[in-house]
Amino acid sequence: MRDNDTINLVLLGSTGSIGRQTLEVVDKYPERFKIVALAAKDEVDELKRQIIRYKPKIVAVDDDYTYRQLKDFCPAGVEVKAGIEGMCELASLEEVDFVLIAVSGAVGIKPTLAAIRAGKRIGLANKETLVVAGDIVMQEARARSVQIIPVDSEHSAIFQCLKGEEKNLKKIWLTASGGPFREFSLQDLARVTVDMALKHPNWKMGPKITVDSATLMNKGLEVIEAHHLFGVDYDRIEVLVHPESIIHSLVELVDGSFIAHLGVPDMRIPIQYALTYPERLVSLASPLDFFALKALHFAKPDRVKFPALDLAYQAGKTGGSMPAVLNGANEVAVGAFIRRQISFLAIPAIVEKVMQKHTPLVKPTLDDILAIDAWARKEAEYLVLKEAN
Ligand SMILES: NC(=O)C1=CN([C@@H]2O[C@H](COP(=O)(O)OP(=O)(O)OC[C@H]3O[C@@H](n4cnc5c(N)ncnc54)[C@H](OP(=O)(O)O)[C@@H]3O)[C@@H](O)[C@H]2O)C=CC1
Ligand SMILES: CC(=O)[C@@H](O)[C@H](O)COP(=O)(O)O
Ligand SMILES: [Mn+2]
Repeated sequence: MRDNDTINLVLLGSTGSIGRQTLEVVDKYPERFKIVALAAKDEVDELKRQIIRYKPKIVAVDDDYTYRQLKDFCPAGVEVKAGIEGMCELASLEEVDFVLIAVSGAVGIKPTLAAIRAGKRIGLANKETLVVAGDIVMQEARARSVQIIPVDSEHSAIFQCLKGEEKNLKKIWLTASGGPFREFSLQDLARVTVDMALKHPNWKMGPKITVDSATLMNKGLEVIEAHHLFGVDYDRIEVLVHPESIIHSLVELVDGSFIAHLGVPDMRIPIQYALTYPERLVSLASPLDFFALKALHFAKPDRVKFPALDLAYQAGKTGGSMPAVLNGANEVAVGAFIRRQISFLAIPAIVEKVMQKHTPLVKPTLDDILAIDAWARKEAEYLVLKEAN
């Protein structure tokens, strides 16, 4: 933080769901935050609006075509960069205090590592980074005493519940809405459409995570994310279906006490908490009205209808390079489902087949992981083609 208490912020994934909500928080507290850099993939129009409004000194986009469009648009004094290397440059700028990683997918790995290596404080929404490269990322963060503050709602909740109780932890209870198909039969699941899967009961999020919530892969990815963030073994992480998404997660302590974090389902709360931690400020979210809440419900996840959850546990417990395979295959399969190339049930089926073909490396390097990620994507693309024909 600077002398005048303004946080110089880099926002990677500024045009997405988390990115836009982060900018709402910035708008509420304009004296606290200065946007130094923004990055997105190719949503040029929204990025242009953001450049006009927040006047970053540097922006990054994914490909050369989008790069050229922005180069023509940006006033002198705004630098434009391209690709993952561009995002890494942004994440390590000297004057930056805080990097919020809100891109979707494993593309977040290198910028997160760049921010760690540059000693920046990090707000991490991007769960795929920890799923794929959690051992390496957490080890580097520990070695450099870099704080990674979780933004994902459940992990923000656990982070808060665990404060001062780390040594008393028995179990993490990760809550799951169960998604839009919680009560569907297997026959119903075989017929779900993309539009149905993109309607989450409680949260408005980007397409990839919304489909992951519907398959329960999101919860599986979050189990692996929790393992890395809090250093807890998989047999001490339990998934609890809670359809209202009011309890964002719980910790069970050795004496039988449970500490839960509750609130309305509004990502602006955990985003703001990460940005201002350890301070708490008034947020944009509406208050939780207990009198209007009729009841809170709980159930066991259905592991037969939603096999993605166990695939993730299996990948996490196997460790090494297996979570990278789970994630790479899932990113491809979800993309293909959204493009209407494969069915909903084909998503976990493809992930499982790619995992079965992989002999995991026990202690992969980053280069190993990136190569295996590429391999898993190729295998999944092949299965998508087979399924589509
Ligand atoms: N949305 C939510 O409520 C929550 C999200 N998360 C996690 O946060 C992350 C972001 O999710 P969400 O905001 O929903 O996703 P969105 O799809 O809404 O947004 C993704 C953002 O990442 C950018 N992006 C994607 N690929 C690249 C790339 N190759 N280079 C640069 N930028 C890229 C997109 O740019 P463009 O717009 O140009 O495509 C966009 O700005 C995910 O990992 C998700 O799991 C976690 C908890 C809750
Ligand atoms: C808001 C958030 O953190 C999402 O990850 C959310 O948890 C998705 O809901 P599910 O519980 O349905 O996966
Ligand atoms: Mn979550």
